Amino acid sequence: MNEQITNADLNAAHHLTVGGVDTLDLVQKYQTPLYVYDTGAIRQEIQAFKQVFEANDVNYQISYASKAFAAVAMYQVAAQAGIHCDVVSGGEMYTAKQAGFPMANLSFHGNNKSLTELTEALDYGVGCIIVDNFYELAQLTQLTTQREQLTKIMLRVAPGISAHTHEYISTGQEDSKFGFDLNSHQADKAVKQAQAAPYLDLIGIHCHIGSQIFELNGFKMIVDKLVTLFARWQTELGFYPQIINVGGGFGVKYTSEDQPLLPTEFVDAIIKETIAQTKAKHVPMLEIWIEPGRSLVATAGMTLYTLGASKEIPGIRKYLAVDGGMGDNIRPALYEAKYEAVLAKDPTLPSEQVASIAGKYCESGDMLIWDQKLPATKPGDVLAVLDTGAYGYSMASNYNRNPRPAVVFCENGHSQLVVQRETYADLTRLDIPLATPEDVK
Ligand SMILES: Cc1ncc(COP(=O)(O)O)c(C=O)c1O
Ligand SMILES: N[C@@H](CCCC[NH3+])C(=O)O
Repeated sequence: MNEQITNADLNAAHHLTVGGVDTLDLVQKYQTPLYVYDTGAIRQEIQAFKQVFEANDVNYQISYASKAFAAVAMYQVAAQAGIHCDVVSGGEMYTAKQAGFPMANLSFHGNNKSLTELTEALDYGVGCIIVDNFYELAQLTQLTTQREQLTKIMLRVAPGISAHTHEYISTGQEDSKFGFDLNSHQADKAVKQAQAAPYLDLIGIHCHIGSQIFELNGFKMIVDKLVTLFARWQTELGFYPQIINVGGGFGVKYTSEDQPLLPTEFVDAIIKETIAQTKAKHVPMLEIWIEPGRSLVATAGMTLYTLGASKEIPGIRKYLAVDGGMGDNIRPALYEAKYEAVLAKDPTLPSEQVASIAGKYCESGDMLIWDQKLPATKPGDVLAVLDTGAYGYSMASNYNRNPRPAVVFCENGHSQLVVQRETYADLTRLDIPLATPEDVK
């Protein structure tokens, strides 16, 4: 049996379950492709992070990076858990607002926030704006001064530290579009400008080195680098940041080969390093913020598909096609991300074939999984691709005019539809036919 699955995930009929709900029942009720989440698992991940902070008795904030999975119901889960969220667009901000999420607990990120988005953030009373560059700093200074609205900000810095991860999801290196460069002292200049702005309250410094990180070292290095910087700023600029925000990026287990650290191990190391470095460098102890995205939702989610066509090329490969693909999970095509799948009707069945799981999109690169061992399969069987809870739905597209799947939350044996399946009508809802139909030849 796949090592991501335990007996607790199976019911008496050996069907795969999620949050105590039979996945085959979910398919009957909501059809495929379908994103399903074990909501209890999300809550547990949040608790696990909280507990390490509590155990270390430090001031902290967990800000869920909602780009990993943003939907009204998810912001509600975050609100119920009492954590903050970060948003990276007017759309995410609006969704959080619609969810009734407390706007004071939102942080707003982005390397090119529009004036409209910044104005929306001020209108909503967003708790903190994480300023990325001089252009934004100037705009926000002007806006907050015009409105006489005191606004909390952090500055995002690029620490010049590369995370060992796929280059597309590495963000902390010097050559990055994100944040004020430290090495060329752009950050010093930004601090001075922020301090001079009458309505900006600079509460902390942010950095994020990348995503799907498996090592502690990068986090220790950013703490070290930032606290060193804070010590210099204290004396040179009289600036005492209250918050060190180390971003997210905590790696998760997608396949049996991945051996991530526990989220708690990351956080424990960050806390210990912050305590040690602040003491050593005579910096007042800082409030520690983290921004986990993937690690809160990835393994809590899976995607259910129905198997259809298959193709066997003798001596080469067997393809099994599902009714979704790169439109609902772009990660394999974009990052060569690896996933594993199980047969929902009985994940304990012995392997009888090696097959590659193809999507239905018009691209050769639309492959979800290469060469996986599977039991015997037939068209109509339900395949569960595991651990798709992060950056699956949130990066979904209507490529080939395929409607996006529904999202269902499952907990304590109950399921609830939280995002409806798109319909064909949704696909043409925004289209405007030619004004002069006779022009259509
Ligand atoms: C600024 C920032 N914070 C947090 C995250 C969340 O990262 P992850 O989903 O890897 O935890 C990201 C995405 O990489 C990010 O850009
Ligand atoms: N979308 C990426 C990570 C997000 C990077 C955001 N800064 C992924 O699926 O792995």
